[in-house]
Amino acid sequence: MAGTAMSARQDAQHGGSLSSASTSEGTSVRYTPGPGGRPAHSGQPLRVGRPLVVAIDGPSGSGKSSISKEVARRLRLAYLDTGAMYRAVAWDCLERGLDLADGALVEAAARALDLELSTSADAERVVVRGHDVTAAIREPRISSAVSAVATNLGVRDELIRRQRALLAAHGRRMVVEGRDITTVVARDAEVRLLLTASEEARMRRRGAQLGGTQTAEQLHEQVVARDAKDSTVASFTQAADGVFTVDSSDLDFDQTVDAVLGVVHAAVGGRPAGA
Ligand SMILES: Nc1ncnc2c1ncn2[C@@H]1O[C@H](COP(=O)(O)OP(=O)(O)OP(=O)(O)O)[C@@H](O)[C@H]1O
Ligand SMILES: Nc1ccn([C@@H]2O[C@H](COP(=O)(O)O)[C@@H](O)[C@H]2O)c(=O)n1
Repeated sequence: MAGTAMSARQDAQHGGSLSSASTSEGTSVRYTPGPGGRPAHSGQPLRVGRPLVVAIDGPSGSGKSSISKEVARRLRLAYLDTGAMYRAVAWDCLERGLDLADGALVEAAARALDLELSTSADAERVVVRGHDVTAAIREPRISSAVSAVATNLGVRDELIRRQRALLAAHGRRMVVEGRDITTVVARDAEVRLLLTASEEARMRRRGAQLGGTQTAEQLHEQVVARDAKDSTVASFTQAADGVFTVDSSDLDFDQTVDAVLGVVHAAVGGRPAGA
């Protein structure tokens, strides 16, 4: 990835700027909005006819799903929410009354899972054994149970296999987000990015997303405690070698999309289709 090319780069047409700082901990990207807050990147297809995998990892509530969807729309790429796959396995196990501590049983459930998942950023749809579970898998009870499933290495093996098959089926033109995409699922992605935000910002955003229905303790459980459990099997708090970091704590939604698009452009050359 062309990380160094990004250093103190000013977008000539629009004015937003990205600068990068490389330390022994990786490359962090700092984004400064253009005059009047105008976005630097409206987004257009890139590398048409060639692979373009944008791999995005990050902790809970950092904005992976919402930002990835918007980036996929702008670049006209497919979109894969790998967390939805782990949530679907958790839903299936709970629905069937399986003991989540029974590793062999949970792995078998994942391998046999009849799962239909939309790969369009505009159509969220998750169907398990014919049941539409799109909304059900987002419920706090699933957020609380999902780490027990995701820390099962047999489950991970099966879901990683399915994720790679989906990438191949889309000609490797996809934004893929989760916890182990930059480090395991798509280590060879054209663009690899860690999206972070402070714990405070992430809990605040998740609280607002759930309509203020959760107590501070519940939010802590669903965001911070879940990250701690998930960290035992995936590395998403520090960027791996060659992975850019975007910290969205002080950026609003549009600025974060713009910053991520800036990283994509810098990494793959930035020539839009037909340019
Ligand atoms: N930069 C931002 N500024 C303000 N709100 C944001 C920003 N990025 C995301 N959000 C909002 O924060 C909430 C959480 O984002 P999102 O669900 O995308 O996080 P996530 O990383 O996918 O979380 P999880 O891994 O727990 O599913 C959403 O309501 C989203 O719209
Ligand atoms: N690549 C991934 C993605 C997700 N997980 C696990 O799924 C849970 C739900 O993910 P969300 O992004 O929808 O919050 C998450 O807490 C992890 O347990 C994973 O392990 N690897």
